[in-house]
Amino acid sequence: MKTIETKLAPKFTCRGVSVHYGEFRALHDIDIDIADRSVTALIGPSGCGKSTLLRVFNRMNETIPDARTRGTVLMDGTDIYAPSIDPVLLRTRVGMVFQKPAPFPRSVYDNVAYGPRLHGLAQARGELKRLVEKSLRRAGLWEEVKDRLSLPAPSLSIGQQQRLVLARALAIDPDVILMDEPASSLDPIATARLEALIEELKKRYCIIIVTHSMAQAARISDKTAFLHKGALIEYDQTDRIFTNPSDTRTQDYITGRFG
Ligand SMILES: Nc1ncnc2c1ncn2[C@@H]1O[C@H](COP(=O)(O)OP(=O)(O)OP(=O)(O)O)[C@@H](O)[C@H]1O
Repeated sequence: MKTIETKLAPKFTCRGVSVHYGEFRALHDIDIDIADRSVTALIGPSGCGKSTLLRVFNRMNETIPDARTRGTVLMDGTDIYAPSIDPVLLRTRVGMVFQKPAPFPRSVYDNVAYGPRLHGLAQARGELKRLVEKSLRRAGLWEEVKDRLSLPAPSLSIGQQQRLVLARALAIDPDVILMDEPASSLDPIATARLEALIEELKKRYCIIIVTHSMAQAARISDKTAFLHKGALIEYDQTDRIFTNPSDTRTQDYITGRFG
């Protein structure tokens, strides 16, 4: 009988990934496969290497003086650390949303149009307008700002600014969205909105999110990776990790007993 392959190839395959900052080894020997169209949460105690691992996926660690990344990172089977890969172009495929929303001190429109203009993604003005609208819609912000596109972006609420920077990332048509504690400066309502949005976005994108909130990881992620002192201790379906962690360090961390 013919076998039907139902398993999708991973979006990212990391093998033996280590990151050093000078002499300090922040991540060691990480092997991880990340699925497309899913949410992967990176959790673990402060300083365990979550943000460092997140930055591995778009080579952002290279922007840090003294940082060195070793190992293999394949995205759709291509080695993203190969000399032929331009990290700036890579970052158009792998967008990033940071902890604190930091829109440019320009209009709402110009914030979203920035990436497409820089990378020549929309030639005609009408095309650019449509792309800005599409990105703002996808980020769940269009209805709130459609009559105020010339408003300075910093005058939006923090929750709106976070969705604006998400729209800015979406405007360059990435495959992957990296999020570093995107809800840490949001109130519960803005957090719930962002989580609903992530649930929607994962139908199209590979989303990797660093979070300190166990409840958030449990709510939104399909898989969870638990890091400890730069090592990947456990990586599995989120419901399994939260109901039956196989490592006592994971268990202590998710139950708040971590010392
Ligand atoms: N630019 C840097 N230079 C030197 N060391 C760094 C740098 N960035 C991070 N580190 C160190 O690498 C380790 C991992 O840092 P990282 O920010 O990845 O951890 P994290 O798990 O995201 O922490 P947190 O939850 O507190 O944000 C930490 O010990 C940190 O001090």
